[in-house]
Amino acid sequence: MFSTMDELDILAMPWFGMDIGGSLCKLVYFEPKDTTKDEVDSEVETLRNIRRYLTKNSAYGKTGHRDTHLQMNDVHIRGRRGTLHFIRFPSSEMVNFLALAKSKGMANLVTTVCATGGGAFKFEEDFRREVNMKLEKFDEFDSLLKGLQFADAQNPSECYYWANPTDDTTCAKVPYDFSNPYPFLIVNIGSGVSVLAVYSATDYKRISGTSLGGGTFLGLCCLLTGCNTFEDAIQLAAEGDNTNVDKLVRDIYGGDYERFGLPGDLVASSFGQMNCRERRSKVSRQDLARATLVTITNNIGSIARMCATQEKIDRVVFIGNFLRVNPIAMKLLAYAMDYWSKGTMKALFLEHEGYFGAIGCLLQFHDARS
Ligand SMILES: Nc1ncnc2c1ncn2[C@@H]1O[C@H](COP(=O)(O)OP(=O)(O)O)[C@@H](O)[C@H]1O
Ligand SMILES: CC(C)(COP(=O)(O)O)[C@@H](O)C(=O)NCCC(=O)O
Repeated sequence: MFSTMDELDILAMPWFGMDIGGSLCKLVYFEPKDTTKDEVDSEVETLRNIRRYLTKNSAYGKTGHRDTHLQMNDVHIRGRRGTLHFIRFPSSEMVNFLALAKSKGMANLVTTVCATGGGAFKFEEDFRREVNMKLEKFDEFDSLLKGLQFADAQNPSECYYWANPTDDTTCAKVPYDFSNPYPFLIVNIGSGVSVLAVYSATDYKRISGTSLGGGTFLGLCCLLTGCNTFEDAIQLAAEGDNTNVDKLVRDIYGGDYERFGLPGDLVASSFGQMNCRERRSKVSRQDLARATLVTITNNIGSIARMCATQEKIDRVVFIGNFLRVNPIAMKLLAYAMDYWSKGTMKALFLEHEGYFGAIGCLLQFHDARS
C-alpha cells in the first residue's frame, strides 16, 4: 500500500505521530517550511486549513494544549525541513478529538494515522467508525527510543541534570552531553512506570515497572485534597511539607540511625503519622499533596536504583509527563540517585519529557511509507 510515494503525495497529507497513553494523548505535527510554489499551489484547501488551525492556536477546545516552548524549528525529516509542534489532550477526550478532526475535514484527507501507546489498540475501532481512519500501530517502546534519539540529536540542550538539587539558591539545570549514551536506563513515568535498559540504538529490554506512577500521584492527590488537575496538585505540593505527614527516621530514633547510615531527616514511613487522629487534624491539603508526591517519587527512585545496580548501568534517564512542571520530583530523583549510589549514578532528564513516543511514531510512519 505504501510502496510508491512521491514527495507531493507525502505533502498532500499532514504528518502526524500520535501517542495515546493511559492519561494523555500526545500529538506531534510536522509543519513543512520548505514548500515550493508548485507545492503551495497544489496544496488542498483542507490541508491548509488544518495547518493554520494547529499552528495559529495554542489551545484547542477546553482541554487541548500546544506546548509552544517545546516547538522544534528547522528540523529535517525525510529530506524536508520544517517545524515540529507538540500538542496534548487527555486521552479521555478522544471522542471530542475525533469529532473535531471530522469537523476539520480530516476524514476526507487522511486515511491512515500512525499511532502508538495503549490507546492505539483501545481506540482503533473508534477511529475507523467515526472518521474512517485506519491506525498504523507502532510499539510504544520502539517509538519512544527512536523519538528520544532523534530529539537528542536535534537539540544540544535536550539532555540535562540538576546540579545541587537540595540547595534552592545554587540549584540549576546543567546541559549534559548525551552523544555517547549507551548503556543507559530509561524510567518512563507515565500513568504507570516502565523501566528499560538500553544497550544500543536498537537493542533494549523492558526490565521492570510499577503501577505506582504518575496516575497514582494524581489519583491519590485528587482523593486526599479535592484538587482536580495535575497543575493544581503540583501547586499544592509546592506549598506543602511532607514531614507533617510522613514518619521520619528521627521520629523513630530521635536522630540518625548511624549504624546503617540512615539520616534522621530520611522518610522512614510514608504517611506514617496519619494513623494519629491529632496529627490528621493538623495536616493541610498542601502537606498531603507534598507527601503524595514524595512517596511516589521516592518509590520510583528506589526501583530505578535497584534496576541500575542489577544491570550495572550508571546513567538513568527519567522521562514521562509526570515530570511536566514538576521540578520537585526531578530534584528529589536527582538527589536520591546521587546520595544512595554514593555518587556513582546520575539522574538525567530530557526537555521533551513526554513526547518521545509520538516523535518516534512520526519518524516510523515515514519509514513505513517508503
Ligand atoms: N495536564 C495533565 N493532565 C493529566 N496528567 C498530567 C498532566 N500533566 C502531567 N500529567 C502527569 O503525567 C502523567 C501521564 O504521563 P504520560 O507520560 O503522558 O503517560 P501516559 O502515556 O500514560 O498518558 C499523569 O499520570 C500525570 O501524573
Ligand atoms: C502498561 C504501561 C506500559 C502503559 O504505559 P503508560 O500509558 O502508563 O505510559 C505502563 O503503565 C506500565 O508499565 N505499568 C506498570 C506495570 C507493572 O510493571 O507493574
